[in-house]
Amino acid sequence: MNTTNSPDTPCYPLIGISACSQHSDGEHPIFTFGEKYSRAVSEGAGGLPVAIPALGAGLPLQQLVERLDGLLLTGSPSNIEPHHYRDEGSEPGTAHDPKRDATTLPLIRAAVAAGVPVLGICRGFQEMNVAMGGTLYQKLHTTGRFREHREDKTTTLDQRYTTGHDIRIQPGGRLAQIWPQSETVYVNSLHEQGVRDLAPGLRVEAVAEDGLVEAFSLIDAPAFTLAVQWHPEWQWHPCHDVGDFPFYRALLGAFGEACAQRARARGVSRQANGMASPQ
Ligand SMILES: N[C@@H](CCC(=O)NCCCC(=O)O)C(=O)O
Repeated sequence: MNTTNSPDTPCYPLIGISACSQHSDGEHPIFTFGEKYSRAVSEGAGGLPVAIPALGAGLPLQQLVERLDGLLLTGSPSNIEPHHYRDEGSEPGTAHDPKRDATTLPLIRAAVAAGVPVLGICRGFQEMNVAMGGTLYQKLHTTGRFREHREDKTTTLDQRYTTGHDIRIQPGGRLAQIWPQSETVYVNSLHEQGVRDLAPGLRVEAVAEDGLVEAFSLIDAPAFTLAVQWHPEWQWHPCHDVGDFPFYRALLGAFGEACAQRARARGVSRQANGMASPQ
């Protein structure tokens, strides 16, 4: 990213990154996301990353989405509370993050309606389905219908984020446009939950060999709206020599281009109103 300011400095799209709610030192409530997500936004999508704290109803959503050029929904070990998709309670001890749910679910609906490009990753993928009215399997491995989609926690981080399974990209969709090179692609897999019923208005973009939905888009969304169950942001993990994943780069690149388009459009309309272009 060019960090100098001159009249020729490009206008980087402002991309919000959803944060989780946690406690630092067990006492202070904090909002967090991994550095790899920030780098995926700045280096992969060419955007200016900004944190979206999990403030729930305390966030003026309409004002927020009007300022954003993109929204990246991160992964998280925590699971969406099942009442959001009309299911019974989860097993005792399941990690949840009600503050994040209260933020991301309405934020997704507001962003889609405002034409903000959205990319959902893993928990973010599941949030997009739930926000639009879909449901989840709480534990894929207990259904007897699917292969193992969880990571092997006894292996190294590199192994966990490079081991997975093939997906099949559906012809004619958004993902096939982004990645026309091959219909089958190998992706990582680190989740226990998955799509049960796809929300109305969503289109399957990729499936695993066992039939599980691995990617979807919104059919009538005014802007780029894609969600993936795997972790393309691994490409930008700062602490590891992760190698090169052209498929992951292509995904973030396409998202970044959609965000840049929105930034340009917002700049044009500001000039038309006699306002300065966004910096
Ligand atoms: N908890 C959900 C979603 C899994 C997920 O998003 N994992 C991410 C792990 C941390 C990271 O890489 O950001 C499930 O288990 O299905």
